[in-house]
Amino acid sequence: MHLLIPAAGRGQRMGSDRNKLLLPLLGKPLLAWTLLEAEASTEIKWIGIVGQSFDFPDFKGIIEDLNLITPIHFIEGGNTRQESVFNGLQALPEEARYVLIHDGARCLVTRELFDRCSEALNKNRAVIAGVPVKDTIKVVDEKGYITDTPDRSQMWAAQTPQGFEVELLKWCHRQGQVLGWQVTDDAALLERCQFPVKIVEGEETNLKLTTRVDLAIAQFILEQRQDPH
Ligand SMILES: Nc1ccn([C@@H]2O[C@H](COP(=O)(O)OP(=O)(O)OP(=O)(O)O)[C@@H](O)[C@H]2O)c(=O)n1
Ligand SMILES: C[C@](O)(CO)[C@H](O)COP(=O)(O)O
Repeated sequence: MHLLIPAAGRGQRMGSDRNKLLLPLLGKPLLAWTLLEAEASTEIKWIGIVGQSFDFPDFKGIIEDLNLITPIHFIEGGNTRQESVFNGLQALPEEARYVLIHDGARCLVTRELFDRCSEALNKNRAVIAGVPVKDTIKVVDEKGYITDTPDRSQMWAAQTPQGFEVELLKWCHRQGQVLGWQVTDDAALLERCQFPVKIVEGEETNLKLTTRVDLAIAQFILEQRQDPH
């Protein structure tokens, strides 16, 4: 399985002066935690990190410190996550038939979740990790008034990994470019192209580290994992 890691963001909501994936978490950069789980998965054999070129020296230092075996390639990201993934897709080796896209910011992902999503691609052309939402979701208009309350039993929070047949995802990304779609996850492109996307059970702990609060929560989760008692 080929893995693309979007890692070209700027961490604005984190209030970071650098790529938030370089911030420390229990002594390792966020990106390191993601890479260690990808390395430990049984299915991932190739990793492409999609980043800003000015971050590549730091990324290379992280990788050297981890002594990883899985081959890792660096790909220039874009101005949006969507563009970064598009660039990553163009850089995949010819033989790549399926790909997992996983946010570097979701550094609490487990090797089991990587493998569960990989295995789901044996029976589906597109899958995403997700978890049922716990809050009641409200649709709110531009004036701040609630316009709808969707049935919570049908509401899921999309996570990554998101996995796809490579040619299908490339086609949908090109459609998105032609039609000017701006989406926040890759599954949305397939949905708009009317292709089915299967939900795979995600992990409650697989949060996307977006704000400083998320860093504190992530530290707690990792400490619990390292010393459950
Ligand atoms: N142009 C971009 C923007 C985001 N990402 C990546 O997409 C993932 C999810 O994005 P997000 O959590 O929004 O990260 P940032 O864009 O860095 O955060 P912010 O929006 O707060 O700046 C992250 O791993 C981020 O590095 C990317 O590869 N290319
Ligand atoms: C892809 C994603 O993680 C699914 O929940 C999310 O959409 C990324 O959003 P971001 O604004 O790029 O962090």
